[in-house]
Order: sequence, then C-alpha cells, then structure tokens
Amino acid sequence: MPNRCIRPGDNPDLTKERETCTFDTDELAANLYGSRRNLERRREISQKVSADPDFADPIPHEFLSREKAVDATAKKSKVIFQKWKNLVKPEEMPHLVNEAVGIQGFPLALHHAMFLPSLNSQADDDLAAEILPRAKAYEIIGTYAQTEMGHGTNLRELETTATYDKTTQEFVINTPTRKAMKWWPGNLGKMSNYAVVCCQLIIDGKNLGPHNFLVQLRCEKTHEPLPGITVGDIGPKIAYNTTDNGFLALDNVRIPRRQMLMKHAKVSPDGTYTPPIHAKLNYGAMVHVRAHMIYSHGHLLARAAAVATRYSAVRRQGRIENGGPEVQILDYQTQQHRIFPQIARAYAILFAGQEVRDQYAKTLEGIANGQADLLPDLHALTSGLKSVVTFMGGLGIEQCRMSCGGHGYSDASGLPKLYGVQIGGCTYEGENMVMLQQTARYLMKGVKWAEQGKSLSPSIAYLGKKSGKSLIGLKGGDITREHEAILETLEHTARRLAIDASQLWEKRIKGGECKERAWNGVTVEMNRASRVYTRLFMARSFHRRLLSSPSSIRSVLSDLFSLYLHYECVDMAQHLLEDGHCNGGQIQYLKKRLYEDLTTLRPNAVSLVDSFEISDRELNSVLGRRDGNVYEALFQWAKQSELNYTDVLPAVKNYMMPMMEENRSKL
Ligand SMILES: CCCCCCCCCC/C=C\CCCCC/C=C/C(=O)SCCNC(=O)CCNC(=O)[C@H](O)C(C)(C)COP(=O)(O)OP(=O)(O)OC[C@H]1O[C@@H](n2cnc3c(N)ncnc32)[C@H](O)[C@@H]1OP(=O)(O)O
Ligand SMILES: Cc1cc2nc3c(=O)[nH]c(=O)nc-3n(C[C@H](O)[C@H](O)[C@H](O)COP(=O)(O)OP(=O)(O)OC[C@H]3O[C@@H](n4cnc5c(N)ncnc54)[C@H](O)[C@@H]3O)c2cc1C
Repeated sequence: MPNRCIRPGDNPDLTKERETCTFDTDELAANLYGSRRNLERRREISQKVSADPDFADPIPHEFLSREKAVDATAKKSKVIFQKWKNLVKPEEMPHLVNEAVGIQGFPLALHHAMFLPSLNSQADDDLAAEILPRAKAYEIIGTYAQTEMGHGTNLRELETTATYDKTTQEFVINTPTRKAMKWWPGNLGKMSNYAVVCCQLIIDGKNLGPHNFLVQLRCEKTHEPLPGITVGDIGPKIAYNTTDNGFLALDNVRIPRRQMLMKHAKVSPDGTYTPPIHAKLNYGAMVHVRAHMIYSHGHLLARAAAVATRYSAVRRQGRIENGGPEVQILDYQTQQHRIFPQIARAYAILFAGQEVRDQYAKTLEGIANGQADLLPDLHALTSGLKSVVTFMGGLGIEQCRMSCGGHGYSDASGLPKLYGVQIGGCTYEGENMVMLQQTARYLMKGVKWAEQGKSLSPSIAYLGKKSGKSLIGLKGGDITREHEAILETLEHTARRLAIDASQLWEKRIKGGECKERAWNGVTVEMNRASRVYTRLFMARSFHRRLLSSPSSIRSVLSDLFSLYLHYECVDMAQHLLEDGHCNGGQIQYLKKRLYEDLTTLRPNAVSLVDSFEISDRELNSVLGRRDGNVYEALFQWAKQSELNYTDVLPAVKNYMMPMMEENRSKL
C-alpha cells in the first residue's frame, strides 16, 4: 500500500521506502488526529500558512539576532490573532502557531497557556465579565507570574504579598526583597501589560497562603510600566529565545479588592476570608498546562523521530557486507535501536496526551458543578506524565540528534532547538523530581486504600489487584496474549514498587523519624514508583488505542506497540528482575523480541513518521525534509549565514590579518 507522500523529484531512497509501506499512512494520521476531517484541516492550515506572504521568512530564524527574531515572531503573531483568528477553531490554534511562528514561543503564549485559563477557572463572575472579553479579543495581553528569583518549587514560601486594606478595600501588592522578584514568567518582560500574580494573601496580619490577583503592569496606551512596577527581560536561555521570560518587582501597588481571583477562595469587603472547596484550586492554571503539555511534548519527539528516520533513509555511509553500494544508515541495527523506540514513544505520548486532555476536561466540568473529586487523580497523573514525558522526550531527541552524526549538531537539523525546548519542560510547571513526589503521595494513599479494600480510581486500580506469575515468554506465538502478559507484568512491577516504597517509608517512621524526614529518605524509591505508574498508564493508553483502531492500521500499530512494550521492559529490566517476578531468561526473551521488532518495523519506519503529518515548514529541518533532498538544501541553508555576507570578515581584517602580518614581519 503506497504511502501518499511520494512525489516526483524526491530522493529515490525515500521513494523506495514509501513504496514498500504496508499500511495506509492517511488512515494512521487520521487516527492520530482524531478524524479524516481533522487531518484535512491540518493540511489545509499548513498549506495556507505556507502560501501567506505575511508568514514568509526572508532568512531562517536561526540566523536572526534575538531582537530580530522576537520582532519577526511578534509580527506573525499579530497576523495570527487578527487576520487568522476567525479562520481556525481554538483547538486548531496550536497547530497554526507551530506552523506560522515555530516552537520557541510567541508574545501570546502565556496569555493562552495560563492567563486566560486562570481567569476562566478562577476569576469570579464580575471580574470575568469585565476582563475576559477584553483578554479574548486581545485588547490586552497577560501572563502568569508565580515563580520568584528565590522560590519556584515551594509555593508556600513565595514572598510577594497581597495585604488587604479594609479601609480602601484594596490589596497592596509588594515585593519585599530582591529574591522576591518574579523571575521567569513567559512574556512578562516586554509583551504583557497585565498579569495574574501569585501572592501570599495577608488579612489582619494572618498569612492565608498563595492566591492569585490580576495586576495591570503597563499603561494600555503607551505600554510604559505603571508607577511602582519594575519589569524587564531576564536574558537569553537554552531555548525559547523568542519568549521574553521576565522579571517583575511591585512596590506597594494598590489594586481593587475585586481583582483577586475569587471564584473559589473569597475575601469580602470587610476582610472575611472564605476558603475554596479544594485547597489547591488556586493551582489550577498549572494543572491546565501540565494536562496539555503532554501532547505538545509528544509532538516535539515526533518531529525529532521524523528528522532522524528520514535522514537515516537518505544518508548512505559504510557497508554491512563487502561489495555493493554503501548502505542506508537506517539499516544498521544500532541506528534502528536508537530511533525506532523514539517513534513508538512519540505515538505513545501523543495517545496518552489525548487521553489526559479529555480527563482534564471532565475534571473541569466537575469543578464547575462544585465537585472536585476527580482532581487528585488528575493531579497525580499529570504530575507523573509531565515528568516522565519531558525526560523521556529529552533523551529521545538527543538520541535522534546523535543518530544524525555531524549534521545533527547543526541548527540546520532543527534538533538542537527541539532539545532545548523539550528539556525546558523538565523544569517548568514543577521540577520533575518534585512533581514525581506529588504522584508518589497519591500512590501512597492508593496503597493504603487498596489494603483497606476501598474502591480505587481507574489509574490506580492495579494497586488493588493480586499478582500472578509473569507469563512473559510463555504465551506461544499469540501477540494479543503476549501484550496482555507484558501489561500484567508492568502492573505487578508498578504495584510492587509502590508497596515497597510505602513499606520503606513506614519502616523509617517506625524507626523514629518524623513522616517528612522519613519521606526524604525514600524519595528516590518513591519517584521510581511514580515513574513506573506513569509508564504503565502510557502502555495501557497505547493498548486502548490499539484495540479501538480500525483494521486497516491495526497490524502496524500492533507491531509498534510490541516494540514499545519490549523496549520499555528491557529499559526497566532491573525493576522486573529485582523481586524475582521475571527471570533472566524472560529478559533475554524480551530482548530477542525487541530485535525482531526492529526488523519488522524497518520497512514501515519512514511511513510511520510520515503519518505524524508534520509539514516541512513546521519541521524546520534541512535533514528531515519530506523530499529527502538534503545535501543541496544544506548548502543553500549555510550560504545564508551572516558570516557569509562578505568573504573577508571585519574580525579577520581587524585582528587575524594584522596578527599574521605582524608574525610574518618578525621572521
Ligand atoms: C494559541 C495557543 C494555545 C495554547 C493552548 C495551551 C497549550 C498548553 C501547552 C503548553 C506548552 C508549552 C507552553 C509553555 C508554557 C510554560 C509556562 C511555564 C509556566 C510555569 O512554570 S508556571 C510555574 C509553575 N510552578 C510550579 O509548577 C511550582 C511547583 N510547585 C507546586 O506545584 C507546589 O509547590 C507543590 C505541589 C510542589 C507543593 O505545594 P504545597 O502547597 O506545599 O502542597 P503539598 O503540601 O505538597 O500538597 C498538599 C495537597 O495538595 C495537593 N496538590 C498540590 N498541588 C496540587 C494541584 N495543582 N492540584 C491539585 N492538588 C494539588 C497535593 O497532592 C496534596 O494532596 P494530599 O494532601 O496529599 O491529598
Ligand atoms: C522555560 C521556562 C519557562 C517558565 N515559565 C514560567 C512562567 O511562565 N511563570 C512562572 O511563574 N514560572 C515560570 N518558570 C519557572 C518554573 O516554573 C520554575 O523554574 C520551576 O517551577 C522550578 O522551580 P525553581 O526554579 O525554584 O527550582 P528549584 O526548586 O530551586 O529546584 C532546584 C533543584 O532543587 C530540587 N528540589 C527543590 N525542591 C525539592 C523537593 N521538595 N524535593 C526534592 N528536590 C527538590 C529540584 O528538583 C531541582 O533539582 C519557567 C521556567 C522555565 C525554565
């Protein structure tokens, strides 16, 4: 079944790969994006963006200074949020943005990712009615300012205060020390004129903990900072350099009482405080991003896998046997072992990302109806997923980069930027080690509930099951039963690690340590349990997707799922072996199956990444281009380097030439 990406003039090796494809690449892409219609819309948007002169790039972003890149991004953002705004549905926006401006951020990123969601879910009706229409119409730009120079993780110790003044019915917002400055918020430095600012709420001298407040930062007419406000950009970073991550200090800035986000927690005019139905509803914007970033980070890995796979199909280097032409590097087993698991993981992350977005929507619905009972499960799952996915994605992108040899190190490959953006996710929205502990807290409760025979939510239902013997390698040639056997083994391992961690914790408490110190003595094991819980969820989610897939793509998805499971199990072999649930022979069996999977998937590798349906513009990689004509494109790309504007650089004229001349004249 030929892949529909084939076009005349393409690199013949890529064409051959696509001709040997065994599945309908459009079917898989439609499944990935939810429907044929969604796939068509995706393509339509890609084509229209490419054809829109307002989005044209005279030279690639990689060659622009930071200021020019920010300028170009802002210009395109204006086009998106004025000219294009009504041409796309909200759920198509992320694709439009990726396509038109790229992945390094844009002036309205935080406005969408956190400012609007905070207002939507935390502002009371009056404030929402006043501010939301203006924010949605882009009359104002906002961000989410929580992290301070001195505190990001430990929100309880944030220093910025919002002290209620009953006499004027205002909050006084203040930054008491240098390290209390807000530091890091995206789009805070230069773009935003408003922010949701997280402050300790102080009433009558009593600290009621972190709460959110809407603060105007800049004049709506001049964009100059308002009195009492010091604001700016924190400087260049590993990536996200078209984002103005910023600093902010507030010098006793007064805001009206109603600018506290009071849908859940409330302060009445006389200073009476009413707590929310769930203590952490103020943290809702973080849960929003965590729930959505899984999918977007899966897409980053998908891009890297697409670049590495296509390039490895056109790159020929060395021979496996003497004689004959040089081989495609994709034929080396080590190359397949590096890249194919990244393809499988990208699909797994995308599937899990879609499930968790749905779970988020359900939880939000519940909260709107006064029910926060789904929140703890969602918080545990999103905390685990954000940590596992960003770390796994970072490792995966780096594997893809190395698999492209020298050219992978060039910005032409697009891979260094992808890596920089991906690993940002290990830190933002809660540092990974910290968020895994949030998941572990929930697991520890789950272990207790299971012991007490209480009912468990679906994501931790496995904690209440009994383990049998691992059937890995004992299920004959039936792939369906093999998948089940592996999933059961993963369930056992996730359960066993959670119970072991719980017992280790209890042992330390019984030994006389307080709960918290005892916790710190077992957090490595706690986080291990959280990771395996998360990886089990991802495997189960992939399996659900496989079982519900149409027959036309069932076989290739099953091959991919096999590789996914075998790879994950070999990667986690230590955990499978530790308690004797699996034996060495079973691990050897899994490795043998993994190597077979590499061979099975080889003919479909290029088509599997074609089904990610990432346009050349969005991929932004000379190595990953759909037509595979990389060498000419590489030269054309390099010619645009600003160092090539002139043959003899001033740096050479001013320093190197005189040095050489002086040294020659000494002889
Ligand atoms: C046009 C484009 C459209 C785009 C659309 C949106 C796209 C989104 C995709 C975005 C992708 C990329 C965009 C990039 C943007 C990045 C921007 C980055 C922003 C940030 O980084 S914002 C700052 C984030 N900061 C943090 O995450 C801080 C981490 N720290 C914490 O969260 C907390 O301090 C803590 C949880 C670690 C500890 O808090 P604490 O108050 O001390 O609580 P605990 O005692 O630990 O826990 C008490 C109980 O509360 C539960 N809990 C904690 N947090 C939550 C929560 N968020 N929700 C629910 N429940 C929570 C916890 O489990 C405890 O429960 P228990 O007592 O055990 O029952
Ligand atoms: C690209 C990017 C964008 C960002 N955007 C925003 C934004 O828009 N708005 C915003 O408010 N913030 C933003 N941030 C800030 C970000 O949310 C914080 O940096 C993050 O939450 C980590 O906090 P921290 O920097 O204080 O790290 P720290 O807490 O100082 O972490 C340092 C180390 O200490 C460890 N550590 C800390 N506490 C514990 C613990 N309890 N247990 C074990 N280990 C611990 C961490 O694991 C880590 O290894 C952004 C950050 C980045 C990198």
